[in-house]
Amino acid sequence: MQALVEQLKSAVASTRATDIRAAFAADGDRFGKFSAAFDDLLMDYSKCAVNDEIMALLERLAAEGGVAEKRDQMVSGAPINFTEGRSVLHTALRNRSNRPVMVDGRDVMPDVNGVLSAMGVFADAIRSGALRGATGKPITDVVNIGIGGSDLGPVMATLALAPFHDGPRLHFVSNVDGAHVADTLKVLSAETTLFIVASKTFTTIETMTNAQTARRFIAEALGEAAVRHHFAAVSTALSKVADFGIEEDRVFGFWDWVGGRYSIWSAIGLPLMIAIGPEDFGRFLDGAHAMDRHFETAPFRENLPMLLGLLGYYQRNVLGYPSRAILPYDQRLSRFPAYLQQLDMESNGKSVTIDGKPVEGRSGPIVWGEPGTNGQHAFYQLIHQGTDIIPAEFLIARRGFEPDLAHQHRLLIANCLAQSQALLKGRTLEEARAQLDRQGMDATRADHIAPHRVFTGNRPSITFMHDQLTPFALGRLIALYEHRVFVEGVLFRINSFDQWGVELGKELATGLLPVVEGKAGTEGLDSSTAGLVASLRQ
Ligand SMILES: O=P(O)(O)OC[C@H]1O[C@H](O)[C@H](O)[C@@H](O)[C@@H]1O
Repeated sequence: MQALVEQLKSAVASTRATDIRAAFAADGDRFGKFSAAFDDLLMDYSKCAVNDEIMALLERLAAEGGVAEKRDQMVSGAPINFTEGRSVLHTALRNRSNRPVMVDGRDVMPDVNGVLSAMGVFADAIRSGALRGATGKPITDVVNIGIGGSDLGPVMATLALAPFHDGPRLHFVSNVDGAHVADTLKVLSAETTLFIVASKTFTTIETMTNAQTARRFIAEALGEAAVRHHFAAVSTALSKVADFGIEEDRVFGFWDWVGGRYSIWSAIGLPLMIAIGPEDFGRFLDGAHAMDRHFETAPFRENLPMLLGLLGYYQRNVLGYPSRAILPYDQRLSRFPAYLQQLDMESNGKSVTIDGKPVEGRSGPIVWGEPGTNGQHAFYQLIHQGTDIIPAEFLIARRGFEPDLAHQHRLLIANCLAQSQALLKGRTLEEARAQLDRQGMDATRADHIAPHRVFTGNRPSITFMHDQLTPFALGRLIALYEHRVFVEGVLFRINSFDQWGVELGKELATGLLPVVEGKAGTEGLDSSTAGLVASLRQ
């Protein structure tokens, strides 16, 4: 593979691939060649530094890296998360075809479908008002207590699907900072609030601490006996849930072959289902399943996750770009960049290959972003004129949900297209100078100012366009990015499915708590940490 990476580097130099502007000038049909569509979802990557030679090399890279083989292993239940000895089967959670998926010789689909229908019954009971609080009042507010994968997916998707939200109000508490739970509880009435404690392991300190605070909130307002009416749980650790005192018929399980950051499709999606209803939640799963089938069957140049993964790998490891910006032109996708940050950075932020050797070259990039147009007035400056090249990924819907405000949607679209166009075109010194001349600036000052108004251009971007952000479209979009992360992980030759990098901080926090509480001394600590503790005690 390394030889191919070197070949790609020389192809970039010999074909001057990074002069994207020149490539557009030379080929009137560049968009036709370097775009692909899956139903209404269009992916335009013509504004990336690619050409036929590079695409052919990337296709070879995918083949040599064994991406298709690894994909088939993943979806068929092979334990590809070998550091934890687990299968990786988020695709089974949305396997709407119901074809059997075997783990340890057993089809997991009956369990998957069983939990899904139990979730549906519970969600419907809350939504209809049949399931009530301890004092007989219907539930008006649902609070999800979880963090990381047990929080980001439900938060992101609930915001994204606001036009479909016809269930009770949803709230999300994640941070161990008491401010989070306190501010949330302040506006809630115990009688009409249901808490969902969401934790794959049911040991995460933030979630367990917030759950205890919520438990006290109910017990103090309504008495200890009321607690069971106001709690439900989602976890793989069913015995730990029982210890917390949550009734069995309000516990929704999932399995160790579902990674936290891939768990929105499992019972972790319960808050979303309560918000939008089981039918729309089903459509959300359908969208992801459609993308799974596409990933498994579409040829390379039509395969969106393959293309996105290969382009991501190329931009990181061949062109050496350090980060990527996720820029949804959709206010309801405001948490999508944060969601992708966990998905991508927790999956591919690794330095050791599957053989236990240091990664050659680079692994996953820094992923960040905010919705447009807001970002335009904040950090886009650096994307346009900074010293790093940051590939941008734009996302826009052809239609919004506000027919009365269609003119605002058109303005949103124009801004989205203008940004990718500006990144591509840039502005030369001559153009900048001519513009200042036209404005009547005197020649000496214009010479002085013009360089500051130069944009190099040739900055890469990908634009995704879909019809509308429906549950189906959101499911499809998330699955697209999951598979892109998978493809890149295979090419980086890492295990994308563990997260040992988050452990050390947790262990140290446990050790530091007694020190912070003043029950243990600072002996043996580095002088910085000891100094910070001393400052705390002043
Ligand atoms: O769902 P839980 O077991 O509570 O885990 C919540 C989160 O915490 C961990 O530290 C991991 O880094 C995440 O991948 C996980 O999603």
